[in-house]
Amino acid sequence: MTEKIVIAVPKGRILSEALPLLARAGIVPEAAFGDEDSRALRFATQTPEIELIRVRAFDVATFVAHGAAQLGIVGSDVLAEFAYSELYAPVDLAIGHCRLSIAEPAEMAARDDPRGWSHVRVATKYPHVTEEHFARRGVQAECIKLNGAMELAPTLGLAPRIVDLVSSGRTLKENGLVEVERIMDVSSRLVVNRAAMKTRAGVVPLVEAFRRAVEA
Ligand SMILES: Nc1ncnc2c1ncn2[C@@H]1O[C@H](COP(=O)(O)OP(=O)(O)OP(=O)(O)O)[C@@H](O)[C@H]1O
Ligand SMILES: O=P(O)(O)OC[C@H]1O[C@H](OP(=O)(O)OP(=O)(O)O)[C@H](O)[C@@H]1O
Repeated sequence: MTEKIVIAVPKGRILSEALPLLARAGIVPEAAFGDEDSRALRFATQTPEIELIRVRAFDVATFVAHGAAQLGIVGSDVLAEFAYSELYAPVDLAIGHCRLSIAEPAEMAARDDPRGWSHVRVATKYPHVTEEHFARRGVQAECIKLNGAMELAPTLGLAPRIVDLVSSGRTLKENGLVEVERIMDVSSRLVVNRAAMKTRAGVVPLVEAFRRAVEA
């Protein structure tokens, strides 16, 4: 029996946007896949040689980079943070649109001048992207790594600034923060394990199916 092609899909907010895209690419998973309450992690599809796994957004890149999954759907924020050389990201899936930005309390922003920064302390889930961004303009960034709820850091004195994803801006607003600088625009990408692309029949046609699904 040939080994199945495994596609890693993030649970959470991208899942609902990914389902119609998967369908347009001809990949129809069993019903439990779209059910956030299901505790299953591996799911069959109507195509016998393709199965899906549902993992955390940051772990999609890890599964695909190590060849445990051959393809995956992952935010460009995650790709920028990890920069895995084993990952090829051939298709912008045009879902999961947001931006990675620097934010700080509104009252601080009113008297702050980013041009005057020489050293900043920042709470973020993205320490590498943050350090690189600041280093490019000669600012040293001291990052406090958090995995969520970055918006709490300024009011609780953990760090005066945060680097986090922003979409509607509602989370920042409800926590008294304002966006002071955009670091990068984010969307989800199809990622492929480079070795699998060369050695596993069926991977390249899937990439083409996703490309057509985005254009449809
Ligand atoms: N507000 C948003 N709008 C649009 N896309 C977003 C938004 N927030 C996150 N994303 C995208 O979705 C991906 C997953 O984000 P999500 O918030 O679901 O992860 P998470 O809840 O932090 O994950 P986990 O619980 O696994 O740590 C991000 O990497 C990003 O590409
Ligand atoms: O600008 P907004 O539309 O408010 O979106 C921004 C929020 O979305 C993401 O978190 P998410 O809601 O995915 O929850 P998380 O804390 O689990 O990452 C991000 O980390 C922000 O907190």
